[in-house]
Amino acid sequence: SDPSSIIARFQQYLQINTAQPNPEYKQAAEFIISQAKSFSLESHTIEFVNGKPLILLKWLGTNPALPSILLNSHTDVVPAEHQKWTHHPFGAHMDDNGNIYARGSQDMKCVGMQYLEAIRRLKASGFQPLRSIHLSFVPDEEIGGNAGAGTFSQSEVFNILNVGIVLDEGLPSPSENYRPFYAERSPWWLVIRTTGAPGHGAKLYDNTAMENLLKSIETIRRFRASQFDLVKAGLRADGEVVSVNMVFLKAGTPSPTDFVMNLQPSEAEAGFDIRVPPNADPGSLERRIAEEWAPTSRNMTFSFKQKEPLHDKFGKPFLTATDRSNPWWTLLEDAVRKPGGKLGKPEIFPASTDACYFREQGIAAIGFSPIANTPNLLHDHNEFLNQDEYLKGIEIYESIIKAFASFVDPERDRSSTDEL
Ligand SMILES: CSCC[C@H](NC=O)C(=O)O
Ligand SMILES: [Zn+2]
Ligand SMILES: [Zn+2]
Repeated sequence: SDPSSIIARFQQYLQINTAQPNPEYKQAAEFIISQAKSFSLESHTIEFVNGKPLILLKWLGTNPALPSILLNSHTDVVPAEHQKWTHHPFGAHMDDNGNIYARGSQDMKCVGMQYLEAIRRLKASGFQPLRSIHLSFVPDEEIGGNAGAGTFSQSEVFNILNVGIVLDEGLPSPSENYRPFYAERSPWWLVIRTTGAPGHGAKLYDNTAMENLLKSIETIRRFRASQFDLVKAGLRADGEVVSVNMVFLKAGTPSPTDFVMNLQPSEAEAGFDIRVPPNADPGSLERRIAEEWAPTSRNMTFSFKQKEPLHDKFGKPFLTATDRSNPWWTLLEDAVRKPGGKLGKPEIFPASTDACYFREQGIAAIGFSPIANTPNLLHDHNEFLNQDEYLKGIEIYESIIKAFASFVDPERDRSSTDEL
């Protein structure tokens, strides 16, 4: 397949508007299935939730009893403010530099299509995988993944696949080094509320709801600054500190036009997106919230809209090893290097992805998007990917898939391969 038809297929996928909250999942599913058919990959569609298809593709290995490989990607994208883009976010326009502009060009339709293109080429070259290779195209990652990877990872369908290693999305790198991820921070979405004494807007008195809330906001901001300072000083990476960002504020007494100006309200609340690294002590953060951010002494209460655990029930954090103990990691390092790729140090993903669901099942999962020399524009305006970077990524996946699918684990697979 020549580069221009490879790029045309990428553009076709990008042009399907799978933006939340109303993704064109049916069109995306039809497109993926037709791609799979064009090079004879078996496909299944599963709807754990009606109207939200998960597409599962399979390339059978010569020894399907060995743990298999799962290449995961999500089909949905976040919304885009069309007017604020230089090119239409679902036009997939390529400019004179070869940059392709589209929502999903980095997050993560690129990866899904690169998997397919790599497999198309490996098949054409006559390569035979020893291990079976599965591809999952999952819905709803951008809204938490419950209807997609969440349910899938706990299903019998998944269990039967006997997955040994999952690849999922990473982040673009502005340098020449690709960025691999071995864990991610847990989202804690906190709402704090307070009540206070109402009164005349002209009166100075203690214990108003606004004062109570503002004191918390000041405390939270100091904590935010302390964490951010560690990053700014180069002492910690983005994923290694607790981030806190205020995402809404709700207070005031409504009037028909806007707000009553001379009345101090009796209630106020604020919301915070908090991300907690896997090595943090959740108990100490919980105490900080209860004692300093929402103390009962200021009439405050708090609740979580989302609170992902940091560990399993044995206290083990959800991490994928990146040393000799994990042969997939070593294979990835070598396979990226082979076609000339460079791999940076493994990092903790600052936000969250579907990879957490697979790690929760105790399965090794590596977040990796082969996007170097590119600004990180995930969820931003004018998201783009250069065509050469995209094509290079296909070579990288060819090398990784080849290495993973051929891997014989001397510790685990001896007896099972001897039987062949
Ligand atoms: C807690 S579900 C939200 C998942 C979302 N993932 C990508 O941006 C995120 O905010 O990290
Ligand atoms: Zn994503
Ligand atoms: Zn995203």
